[in-house]
Amino acid sequence: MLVEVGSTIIMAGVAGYSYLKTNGSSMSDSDKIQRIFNNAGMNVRENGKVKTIRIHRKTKIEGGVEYVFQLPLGMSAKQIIDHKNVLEDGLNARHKVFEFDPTELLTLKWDRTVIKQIMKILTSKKIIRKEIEIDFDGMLRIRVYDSSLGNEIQWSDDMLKLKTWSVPIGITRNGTIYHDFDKRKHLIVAGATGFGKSVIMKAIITALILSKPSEVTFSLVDLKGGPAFARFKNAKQVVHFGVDTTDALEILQDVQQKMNDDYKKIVDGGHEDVSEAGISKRHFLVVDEAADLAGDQKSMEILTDIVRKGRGAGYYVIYATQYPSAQAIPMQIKRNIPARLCFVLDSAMASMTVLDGPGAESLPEIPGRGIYKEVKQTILQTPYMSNKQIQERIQPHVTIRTRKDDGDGQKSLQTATTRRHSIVIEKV
Ligand SMILES: Nc1ncnc2c1ncn2[C@@H]1O[C@H](COP(=O)(O)OP(=O)(O)OP(=O)(O)O)[C@@H](O)[C@H]1O
Repeated sequence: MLVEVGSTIIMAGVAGYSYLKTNGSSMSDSDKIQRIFNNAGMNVRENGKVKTIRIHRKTKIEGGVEYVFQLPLGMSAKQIIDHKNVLEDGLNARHKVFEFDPTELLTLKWDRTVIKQIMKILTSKKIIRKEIEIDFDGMLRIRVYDSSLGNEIQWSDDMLKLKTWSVPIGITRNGTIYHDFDKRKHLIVAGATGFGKSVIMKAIITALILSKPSEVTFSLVDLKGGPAFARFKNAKQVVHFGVDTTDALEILQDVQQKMNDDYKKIVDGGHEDVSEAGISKRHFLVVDEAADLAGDQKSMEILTDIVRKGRGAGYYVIYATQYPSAQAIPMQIKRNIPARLCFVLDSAMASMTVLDGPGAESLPEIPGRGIYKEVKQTILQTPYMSNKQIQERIQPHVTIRTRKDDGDGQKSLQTATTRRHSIVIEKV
C-alpha cells in the first residue's frame, strides 16, 4: 500500500515538474524572438510593408538552441545587440523553468512528512533564467540557453597557462577566456560594488605569481584602504604596497622612473619593445579604486605616461574602479587600455564609459558575471578563488622582511606602507 502511495506521489511530483517546466506560453522561442522584435519596434519599412528578421536556421547546441536570422536591408545588427536585454526579458516573460532534479524524489523518507518533503523539493528550487548570446557575421545568430552560465565557477590550477603572461579571467560555455598581458597589455576592471573586481584581481595576481614567479613584480595600490591586497604584501614579488594617495604618488614616481630607464635601454638597444629585446621580466602596477586618484593631477599624469610607454617597456597596468565616469577613466587612459573587464553597472551611460557601448547595465546581478572586451565582447563568469586558496598558493612566495629606514631621509619603511626595492628588468 505504502509503495502504491509512494509511486503515485512520485508520478504526481514528476507531473508537477513537467508542469513547472512547461508552464507559460507555448509559443516557440523563434516565434517569440520575432514577435519581441516587432513589439520593440526593431523593424524597417519597405514599400509600405513592415519587415523584421526572418528565421533562416535553427540548430540544437549544447545547453540550448542557436537561431540564425536574416536581417532585412536597412536594419542594423548593432541596434539588436544593444537591445539584448529586451530579448532576454521577453524570452523569460511568463516562462519559468525551475531547477529541479526528479531523482531528488528518491531521497524521500517514507513517513508522515512525505507530502511536506515533496512540497519542499518542488517549491525551494531556484527559477532558472534563460540566457542569450548574440553575434552578427552577416547573419544574426541568437543562442538561447536553457539555463544560466552558473553562479559560481571554482578556480582550478588546471586553468593556468604556466610560464606565460596569459591569465584565465573567465569561463564561457565555450571554454576559458584568457587575458594575455603580453598581447593585450593593460586591463581596466570596472563594476558596481560587490560584483567581483577584487576577487578577479586577486586571482590575476596569484595566477601571475604561479605562472612566472621569478619574472613578475608588482606595485599594489589599494585606495580602499588595503584589505584586498593585504595578503600579497609580503610576497617577494611585491616591491611596492600602498594604501593612500600619498603612497600612490610615491609609487607612481618610482615606477615611472624605472620604466623610463628600461624604456631607454630597450630603444638604445635598437629594439621596439620588451619582448623583442629578449627581456623576460614584467612589472604590474595594480590600482584598485583608481577613481580616488582622478583628482590628483600629478598622479594621473604619471599614470597616463605609464600606460602609454609601459606597453613597450613591460610595465602593465590593471586599473580598477567602481565609479566609471569620464573623470575616473580619462580618455588618455581609455585610449591606451583597449581591454576591459566589466561587471554589472547601474546605467547604460556607465557601461558606455567602460565598454564604449551598452550591455553592462543588463548583466544579471550575479557576482562574477562580466563582459570582457578586447576586440569582441564576451560574457563570462570569472573564476572564484577563495582567500584560503590564494593563501595556500602564495605562501611559498612570502618572505617576512624587517622594514628598515631606506636612508634617503624619506618616510621610514617601519611605518610607511610602501616597500622600497628596485625594480630590475634583466635580459634572459
Ligand atoms: N567570480 C565569483 N564567483 C562567485 N562569487 C563571487 C565572485 N566574485 C565575487 N564573488 C562574491 O562577491 C563578493 C564581493 O566580491 P568583490 O569583493 O570582488 O567585489 P568588488 O567588486 O571588489 O566590491 P567593492 O568595489 O565593494 O570592493 C565576494 O566576497 C564573493 O562572495
